[in-house]
Amino acid sequence: MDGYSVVPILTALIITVSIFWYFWIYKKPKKETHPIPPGPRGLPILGYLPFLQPNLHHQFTELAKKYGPVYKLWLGSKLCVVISSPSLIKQVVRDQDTIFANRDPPISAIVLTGGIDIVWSPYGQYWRDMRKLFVREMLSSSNLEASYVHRREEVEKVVKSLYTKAGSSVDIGEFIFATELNVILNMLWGGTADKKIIERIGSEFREVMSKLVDLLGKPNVSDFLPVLAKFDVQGIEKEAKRLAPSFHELLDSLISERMKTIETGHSKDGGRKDYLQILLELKEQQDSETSIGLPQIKAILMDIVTGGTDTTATIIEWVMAEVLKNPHVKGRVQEELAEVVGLENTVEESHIPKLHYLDAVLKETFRLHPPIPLLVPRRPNRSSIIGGHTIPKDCRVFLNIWSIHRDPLVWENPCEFIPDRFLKDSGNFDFTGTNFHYLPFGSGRRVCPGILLAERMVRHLLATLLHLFDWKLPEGEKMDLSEEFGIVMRKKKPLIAIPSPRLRHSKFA
Ligand code: HEM
Repeated sequence: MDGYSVVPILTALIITVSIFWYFWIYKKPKKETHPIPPGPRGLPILGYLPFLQPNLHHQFTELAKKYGPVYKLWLGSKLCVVISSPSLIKQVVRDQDTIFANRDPPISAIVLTGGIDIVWSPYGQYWRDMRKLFVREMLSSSNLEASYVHRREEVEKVVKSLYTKAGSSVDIGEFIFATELNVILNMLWGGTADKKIIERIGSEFREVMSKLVDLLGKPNVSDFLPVLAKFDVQGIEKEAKRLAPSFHELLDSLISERMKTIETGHSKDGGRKDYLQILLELKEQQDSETSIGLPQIKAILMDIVTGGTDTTATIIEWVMAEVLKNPHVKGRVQEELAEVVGLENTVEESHIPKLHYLDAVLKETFRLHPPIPLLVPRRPNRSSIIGGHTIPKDCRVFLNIWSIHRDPLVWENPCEFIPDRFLKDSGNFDFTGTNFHYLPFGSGRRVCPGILLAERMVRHLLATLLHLFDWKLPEGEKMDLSEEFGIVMRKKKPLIAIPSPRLRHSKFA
């Protein structure tokens, strides 16, 4: 081979190599500049599912120490992202709220509600209409004011019943749950129903609901491995299908009983319409913008009954537990009550704004024991960037407020019960979700719409329990503040306490 024949070959080679080099350097797909978050490895197919521990909020907090404030884990084929810093949560619920306002309902929720209630319906016009209806028609301040008569009646019943139980053990959570359920049922019915029917429906509701709430809180393998969904390995779907008809029957009887009395029934709220009546009338207005059908009425009722009872009863149980554990706190609450309410009087809702220390005790309890520690998970409707990481569309996003509420970078002595921290700076901490260090009711478009009602239900009852009674633990019992994770985070060991009357009032005799 002579020199002339080598040149074209070499030239061709150089050109080819140059083209490859050019494409390699400049045209190769760019490395993802925003990687998906780091996270623990799991097993093939199952991901991290086999390693989940019962107290998910504790485990998620521990993992954040290793992987940072935004990390991922695969649960089966579902990519989950856990976020646990105030600045990143702000990016989710404020800066990119419309992307993250979707939900990811578990199979059990779909079976129970059909996914058409406010909690589980996807972000969009339907959800907006349902939520607006709920907030505007039912939770307006005039409606809340008018329904005080029912809350007060139930609180009086509680007091009378506790006087008869003086000196004996009371399961606080169970007792308060029954009370809050009655409050809700009476608000729905405007107090027109036969008390016996309320009692019957109430006790059946209690039984079905506690099972439902447990079911909703259980991680379900079928949610994470859709290929296994048809086998329903844990039997969760089967159990939800078994319970759903009983729940629907109870809602049906709630509605039909109200319809019977709608013509003749006189509300105790000075002729004001009760909640169920408002909903039933909207059902009749077929052409109106807000007209709804029976399935929507039942979905809203489900949210009110489930959202309004377990959460409020649970936080009261936690407050009572903290107050009993900290006698100096109990002393200060009772001093304040004596000063504001007076030893001859019973608590009224009008006293509440003046009970600043009780407010601080409640807020501190919400900080340490938020009833919904991971909020209700979100599902982004498109990929987005949070904290420099790509959060892929349709993953499940957990916002770990439990860990933020105990973050030493945010709170001094974070694990100690110190209500005074909320006295100094009370204006900075409300429940509306604008302070990203403190989010017991969530934040953004999906923030809890029941805050005002919850506050009224909790504060009045709590103040009454502490004003009229002294409480102590049964002999030999030690206070145990262990938590049990679920859709609502309850006290692991139910609080049993013994009431003794501090003050006697003739009206409760
Ligand atoms: C102590 C009492 C309560 C607590 C701690 C609480 C907490 C929460 C939380 C954390 C969320 C999720 C927020 C988010 O994803 O950002 C939520 C949603 C919701 N809550 Fe509450 N809640 C309470 C009482 C109530 C009451 C009394 C009602 C109604 C009667 C209610 C109805 C709802 C509804 C309908 C939603 C779904 C909102 C939506 O997805 O648009 N809650 N709640």
